[in-house]
Amino acid sequence: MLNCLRSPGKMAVSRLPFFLALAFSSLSFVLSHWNREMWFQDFFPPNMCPINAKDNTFYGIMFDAGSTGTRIHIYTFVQKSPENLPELEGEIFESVKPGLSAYADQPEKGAETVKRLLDMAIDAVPPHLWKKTPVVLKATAGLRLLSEEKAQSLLLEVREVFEESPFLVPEDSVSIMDGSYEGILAWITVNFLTGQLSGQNQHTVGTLDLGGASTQITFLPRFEETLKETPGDFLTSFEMFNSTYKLYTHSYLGFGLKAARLAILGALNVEAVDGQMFRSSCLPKQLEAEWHFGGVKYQYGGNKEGETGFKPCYLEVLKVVKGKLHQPDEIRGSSFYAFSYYYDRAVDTNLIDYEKGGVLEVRDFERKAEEVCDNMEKYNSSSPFLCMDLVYITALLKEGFGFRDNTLLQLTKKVNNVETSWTLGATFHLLQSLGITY
Ligand SMILES: Nc1ncnc2c1ncn2[C@@H]1O[C@H](COP(=O)(O)OP(=O)(O)O)[C@@H](O)[C@H]1O
Ligand SMILES: [Ca+2]
Repeated sequence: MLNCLRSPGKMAVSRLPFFLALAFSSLSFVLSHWNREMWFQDFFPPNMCPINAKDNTFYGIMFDAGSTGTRIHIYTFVQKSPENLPELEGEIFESVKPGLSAYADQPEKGAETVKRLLDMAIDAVPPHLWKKTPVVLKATAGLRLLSEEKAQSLLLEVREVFEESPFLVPEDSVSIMDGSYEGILAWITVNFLTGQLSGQNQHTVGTLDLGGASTQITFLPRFEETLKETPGDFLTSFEMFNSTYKLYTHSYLGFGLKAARLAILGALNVEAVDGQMFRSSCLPKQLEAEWHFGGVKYQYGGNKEGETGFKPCYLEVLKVVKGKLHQPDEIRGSSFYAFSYYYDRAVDTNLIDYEKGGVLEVRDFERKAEEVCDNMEKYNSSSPFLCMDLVYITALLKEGFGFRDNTLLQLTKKVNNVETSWTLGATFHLLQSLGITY
């Protein structure tokens, strides 16, 4: 509320204690005069300052168009007093499957799935705030893997849905997100939610995201050595909350869990897959089935005659992982937050609780992989890919990134009821780009 605020010079910019109530105000905010005006004019043009001063809520809508599903995050922020900056009050979250890339040949149908989710925002956001509520969709690896033409038609259809909605549609509101942003924004989310971005003693945590089609690793290097040894394109400076973070981040396209299944089966980037049968020692011997991913149908099965089980499977998986990823020495001894498919597979195999998450060592994934792969018949009620997925996760962590057996992983889905997704970081970034600087 520009004209509900004090004059720019009096803006509160102090570092207040961080409350786990997710207070923006606890973070160090320095707002430049110009930026602040831009920001508040976009959201609350001078003649539209809410009549009721207590009616100080505003919203941000962020879509995550992932390779396996599309999700809407509706964040609510509250400006409790003019001196303090807005607080994140809560999140409404919903998702649909499959993801947009499954509609590569039916872009209108794909956009329809986005529209259905956006209808939720119509109910969630009060009508008088629709025009001030920005809506943005960022697509990740699923769309990165499509042809430019198909990806663009999907994005165009979605853009139309946004234009027809009553919300604020910023420029570039529908796009494919750069992989490095995916890692950085997830890192921002996790470290914001865990209170690591406030105060002087910041002990930030690294993040590991394992999607369907790509995987990200992000951390703040502590040692000069790491900066020296790391290729330039793995390091990105990022400004947020009035600090500049020089992060190590990389997104490996094709290394998401589902893309890895195809790579292990030898089906990734294969031209004609019709009628072809892809076999693996990581699958139950007698299995023969079909699988749809990214709009393509694959036929796959077990090694009917050959070997099956942990050892042969590990060797198979190693071929798609070993020597393919950069291994920063520094991470060997640190602990990381891990989510998405790391979390899902840990839940599926009772390594952690679905609600609470938990702390695991890298070797816990390996032990579970051995147990599942060497007893596939016992696990045939769950996904036929369970053994392959667990072996891939183990190999990715150990042989890919170079983590130690005893590296600790904090498996987390939500912190204080907010999803540990890059979308919150992206919403902060959106608010910043609309004129607010943290
Ligand atoms: N809001 C969310 N919070 C946490 N995990 C999520 C969320 N949305 C999706 N995931 C997880 O992301 C994984 C799927 O990755 P996805 O985003 O579809 O692929 P990609 O990132 O490669 O495009 C699954 O493990 C799913 O549970
Ligand atoms: Ca994702």
